Amino acid sequence: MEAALSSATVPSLDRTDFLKLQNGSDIRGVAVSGVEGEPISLPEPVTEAIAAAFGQWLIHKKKAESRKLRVSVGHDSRISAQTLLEAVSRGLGVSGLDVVQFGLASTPAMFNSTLTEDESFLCPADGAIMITASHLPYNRNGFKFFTSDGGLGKVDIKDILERAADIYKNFSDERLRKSQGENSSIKKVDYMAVYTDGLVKAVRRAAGDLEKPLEGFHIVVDAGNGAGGFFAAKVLEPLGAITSGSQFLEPDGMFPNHIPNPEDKSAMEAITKAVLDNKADLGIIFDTDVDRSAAVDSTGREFNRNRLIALLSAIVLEEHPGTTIVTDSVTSDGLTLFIEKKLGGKHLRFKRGYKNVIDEAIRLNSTGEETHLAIETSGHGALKENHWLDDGAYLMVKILNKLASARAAGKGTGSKVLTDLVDGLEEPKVALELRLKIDKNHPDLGGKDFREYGEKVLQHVSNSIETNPDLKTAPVNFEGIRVSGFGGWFLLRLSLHDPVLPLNIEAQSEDDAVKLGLVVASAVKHFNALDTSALSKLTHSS
Ligand SMILES: O=P(O)(O)OC[C@H]1O[C@H](O)[C@H](O)[C@@H](O)[C@@H]1O
Repeated sequence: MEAALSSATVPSLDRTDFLKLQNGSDIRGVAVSGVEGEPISLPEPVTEAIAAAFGQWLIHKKKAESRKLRVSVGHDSRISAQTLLEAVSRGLGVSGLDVVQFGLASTPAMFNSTLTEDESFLCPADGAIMITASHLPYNRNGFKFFTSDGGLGKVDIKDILERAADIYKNFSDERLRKSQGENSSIKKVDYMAVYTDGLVKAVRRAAGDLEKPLEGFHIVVDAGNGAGGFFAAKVLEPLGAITSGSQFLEPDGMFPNHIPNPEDKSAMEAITKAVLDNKADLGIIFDTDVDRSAAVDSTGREFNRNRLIALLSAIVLEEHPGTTIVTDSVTSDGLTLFIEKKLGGKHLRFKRGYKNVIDEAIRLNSTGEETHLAIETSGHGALKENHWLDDGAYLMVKILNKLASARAAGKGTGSKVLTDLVDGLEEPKVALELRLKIDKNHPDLGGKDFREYGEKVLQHVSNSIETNPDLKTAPVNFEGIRVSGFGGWFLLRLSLHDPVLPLNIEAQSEDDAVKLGLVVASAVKHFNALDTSALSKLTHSS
């Protein structure tokens, strides 16, 4: 197949429009029209330019003028996937790269394709692109990029968007558009077969090379109609597990059942119900592109957020005693106690953002501090043994290994072995997150960036805490302000992407949560650009 650019009209866009598409280390935009107030920001020509820019960036990075590079491209279940896949393929062709299309795939599988050595699957790919907007609504879409060094970071994404804006300018020249991409090939392979085979082998290996180490286990999967449906038939069943009662495995980009997001309450309720209704041993749930996951035990107890981290920490610290577990900033005090006192490890509570957490773990290892797990409460988790790739499916493989080896050791079936591992984890009675919006257009911002305003709020809260004898600022903290008091704590910080100050509160009672809320409410009351209605609702609830 030959790549030729689309004949879609090229709307006039400049560099700022392109830079707006950056969302941390991802690119995100609106790909489907029809939602009021959300015009399309990722039309085909823009997508072509972004893919062409990635191609240029990759050639530069690999210093590969003499060798033809190939890029693997996959997508999740979104309704815009096919259109964007074709546009990405054309764009890569513009930069003279060969394209290997994987079809429906998971984000971690895309990274994996840059590591796999198997020419029959056209691997390793020099670079990979995943078309996804994770758990966002159906009209959005976006891109994640990988090389064998891992996912691209913020600096590289900005570089790509700047290159894309320049390339885009030339797209209005019809001649140029027609003459490009003629020498590139587009091929299709079923890479997910290689990837899932790797997961199956990992569990078999951990169980002493048993062919069906999960025989007798009943495990239900909820893929939320995202890309994770493969896990039931391609991973669990070959390992011998029964998967009846699994739900929402079929890809459907309108996500008709629930948001595929283990952080979402209704999603967790759906998988819990499936476990209980089917009397299953375990439930597993993925986000849309399978880089995040969570589980539910046979009694309906959720392994997500702090509990998922506790479970994985217990597994990893058995294998690597005393090492450091790196997490995001909103993890609980109970988790620190559990990791340090019960498990004998070290807890580094770093910043929010999976890339931040992973990069910190890699940095720690390079300084000689051993760490094997970087994990967020969002369900993003990466292991050193798995190339620091945040892979929701691999996290679940670690849990399955535990089930399989317990059974092989004659310790019976069921998920009790997992539940026992988190025994002793202290959990707060109340845990909440309020997201306080900053009105970017409010006169108090004086036309300046909302981040500057947010920093001012944080500084003010910090000053006001110093004089309060009931409160103590956390001695080590990497973002925002974390304060202990009234038997709990709060963390107020700037969102990674949005004009929002997320406020996390954990306490042993509603009353104590309200007391912590009142501390923040009183400190921010003169900041008129901050929407404190959620806070008022909390503080008036008592
Ligand atoms: O800072 P926030 O707005 O709470 O968002 C933070 C979250 O943003 C994205 O979803 C990232 O994928 C997560 O890794 C991160 O935790």
